[in-house]
This record gives sequence, C-alpha cells and structure tokens, in this order.
Amino acid sequence: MTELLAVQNVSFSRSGGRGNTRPILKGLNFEVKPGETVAIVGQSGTGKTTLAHILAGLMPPTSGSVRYKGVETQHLAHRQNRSLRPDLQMIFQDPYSSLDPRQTVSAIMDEPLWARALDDGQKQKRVSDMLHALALPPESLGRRAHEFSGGQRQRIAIARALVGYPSLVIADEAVSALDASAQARVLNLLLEQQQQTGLSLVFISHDMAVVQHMAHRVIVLADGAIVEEGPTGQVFANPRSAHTAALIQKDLWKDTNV
Ligand SMILES: Nc1ncnc2c1ncn2[C@@H]1O[C@H](COP(=O)(O)OP(=O)(O)OP(=O)(O)O)[C@@H](O)[C@H]1O
Repeated sequence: MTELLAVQNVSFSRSGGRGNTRPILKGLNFEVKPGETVAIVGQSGTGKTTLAHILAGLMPPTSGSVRYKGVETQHLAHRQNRSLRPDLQMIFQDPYSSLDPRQTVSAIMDEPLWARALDDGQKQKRVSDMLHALALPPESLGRRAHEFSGGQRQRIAIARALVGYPSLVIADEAVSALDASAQARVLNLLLEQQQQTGLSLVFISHDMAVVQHMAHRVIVLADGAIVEEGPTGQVFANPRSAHTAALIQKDLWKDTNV
C-alpha cells in the first residue's frame, strides 16, 4: 500500500433553508503517503475546515470516500477499528472546544497511549518528553485544562495529538493562534516527529511561509474544488492557478507590511 489516506471523489453539501442544498466540497481526489506532509491552502470559506472534519471521520461526506489504512474514516470509532483510532489524530484551531476543561493534563495524555504496547515507565517518559518539547512544566500533569491560557491549551492539544505515536495528524490552523516562539517550537517538533516516526501530516494553514517550510506537497482549494496540486517548490516557484498566485502574493504583501 503506498497511500495512508485515500480521498476519492469526496463531495459535501450543506442543507440550507427551504430544502436547498449548498455544495461546499466538489469531487475531491488526493492521497497522503506515509511520512508525507500535504498542505491544504485556500481563501477563507473555501471548505478547508469542512474537509479536515471529513478526513478525520468526524462527519461523513455527502458522496465519495475517505479511507485511512483501507478503513473509511467515518467508521474508525467502531469497535472493530478501535485500535486504529489513536493512529489518526486531529489538532483543531480552537483549544477551548477541543479539550474537556475538567480533565487533568495527565488524563488527557493517557487516552492516546492506552493502546500502545509500552510499559508505565515508557509511557511516563513519552508524556514528559512531549510536555518538555512544548514548554509545559511537569506540574501541568495534575492541573485541569481550564486552568491554562489559550496558548497553553493549544500546546496541550498538540501534545495529546503527538504523544501516542500517531501515523497521521490532521492539523487545522494548529499554530496560527500561537506566538512566534511557540509556533517555531511546534513546527520543529512536528518535523522532528516526522523524521523519527514517519508521521504524515495534513497541514491546513493560511500562512504560506509556514506551508513552504513544512509541506512536501500543496493542494490549493478554491470554492470547494482542487484548482492546483503539486510539489511545494514547484507550486511556489511557478503557480499555475491565479488562486495560488493570489495566496502567495497576499502573504508576501503581509510580510513586507509587518
Ligand atoms: N456549521 C455550519 N453551518 C452552515 N454553514 C457552514 C458551517 N460551517 C461552515 N459553513 C460554511 O461552509 C463553507 C466552508 O467553510 P469552512 O469553515 O470549511 O471553510 P474554511 O476554508 O475552513 O474557512 P476559514 O479559512 O475561514 O476557516 C463556508 O461557506 C461556511 O460559511
């Protein structure tokens, strides 16, 4: 098997009022290979977050399929697929909705590790390594999520996603709310984990400089359809679509005006 995630003909429509449906995603096809980072970029409202939720199996596509290691992601929660569940992790944009505020950091970190064949000492070491890598003090373990700031919660959510040695992480604007030093720390950690464990990433970001730094391949969405796809160097050096050129231009403009 060459692909880890296979997206085939995925469309998604939202129902509007009076029986209308509005197409959000239109016939998407792409793959993510082991150890690969695929960035998904596009203007606001073009369907990136909707796609992330469908890829992670949090909602079904209207038509088409998303298979992770051959299993439809919407069926990953089923009992027979439970061992695959910790393999595919998602980092959401908003840590306030993605973490249970009453859970301790220790309990949050335990969940992705339950299925891993590690002894208690190895699990403790993995948790403390992740906290350290994300500049969260060891005392964090006994505290509850609501006791942390937004930036700290986001780092806890990132530690949770990585602690169980996932094969695939879907990161939706995972670092956009972090300050520059925390951003650099997280991006380096993701690259390091990729080198060490062969982690694959679906990386959704509006920040084209970060995309250029992180991704092997870029997929450009416009109005719910793929308008360009290719190796990162090629897409940035020679964008074929006006949408891609506009995204790159906008980012350059931003950088010269900080
Ligand atoms: N819960 C919802 N109910 C109705 N429409 C929605 C809902 N969530 C998103 N949409 C609509 O679906 C479309 C795609 O939204 P989505 O959030 O997936 O885009 P996006 O590319 O991630 O945007 P952004 O970069 O601003 O986060 C938009 O037109 C949005 O208004």
